[in-house]
Amino acid sequence: MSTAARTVPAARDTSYLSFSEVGMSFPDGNSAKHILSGITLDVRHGETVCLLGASGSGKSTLLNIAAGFLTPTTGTALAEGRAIDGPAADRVMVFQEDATFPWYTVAQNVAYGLRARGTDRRDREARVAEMVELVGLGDAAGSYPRQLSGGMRKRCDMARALAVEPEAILMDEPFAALDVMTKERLQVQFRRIGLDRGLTSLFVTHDLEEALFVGDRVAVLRKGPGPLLALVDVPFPRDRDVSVKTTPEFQQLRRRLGEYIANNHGGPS
Ligand SMILES: Nc1ncnc2c1ncn2[C@@H]1O[C@H](COP(=O)(O)OP(=O)(O)OP(=O)(O)O)[C@@H](O)[C@H]1O
Repeated sequence: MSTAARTVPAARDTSYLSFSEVGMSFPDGNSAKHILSGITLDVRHGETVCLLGASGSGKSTLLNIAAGFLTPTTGTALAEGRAIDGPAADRVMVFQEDATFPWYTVAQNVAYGLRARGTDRRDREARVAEMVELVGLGDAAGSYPRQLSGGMRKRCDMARALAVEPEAILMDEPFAALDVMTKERLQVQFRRIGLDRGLTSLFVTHDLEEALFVGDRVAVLRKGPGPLLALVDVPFPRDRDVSVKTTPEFQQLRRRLGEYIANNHGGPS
């Protein structure tokens, strides 16, 4: 590992998010479509939990419950020990689709949330400068989104989300539309920023390698309502290097996750 000399604290033992027996059904004509049922999962302060599962297994639904955009039909969803009853500034979402405003520069986009909450100009400018540097967009602060690559726009989204100093970042397949190399660079950057800032994250992805690289744990959702198929501890160092992806342990775990999803039955969770 090239960065092995760094000391990275373990995720704390306390939970930021707690889902307990969460179920979610949507109205479907005269009946109901049951998507989630009996989901129990804690996301500890400072850790990244990835959500994997077949298409339609309810990954985005669970993320939307964490964000406060949806209320579970059954069970409880808590953030910092309190029932989630709507969106809150300490939980921000990053989507797959571009969320940059085309008429604002990178710096103005990053400043958006700070302006909305009335942060004064000096603090705002300092925070924006720090965030654009953090995501490696220092040279592009004055550029408009149309002048940026897809990967740069995604970094702008991340900087905007992080600028308001949330406790948690909720990622909905954020890198899915990017090419392989860009995606890998952003995974590395996301992981580094998360560790450096002690960020808590729930991260939805379809990509098994991405889940194992960015996650401290991986929760696999069942297709058809029911408890998690599996909850896997990722056994690699917290401060990991992309070279971990080529190790036999990584590939073996990747295969195991793939089998859980393909067969829709998991291991011990
Ligand atoms: N607001 C809603 N009203 C009705 N049905 C919904 C609503 N939101 C989600 N669903 C349904 O719930 C199911 C799960 O959707 P969800 O997007 O959570 O799954 P997912 O695992 O994230 O899927 P994918 O991997 O394809 O993005 C889908 O069948 C979807 O149509």
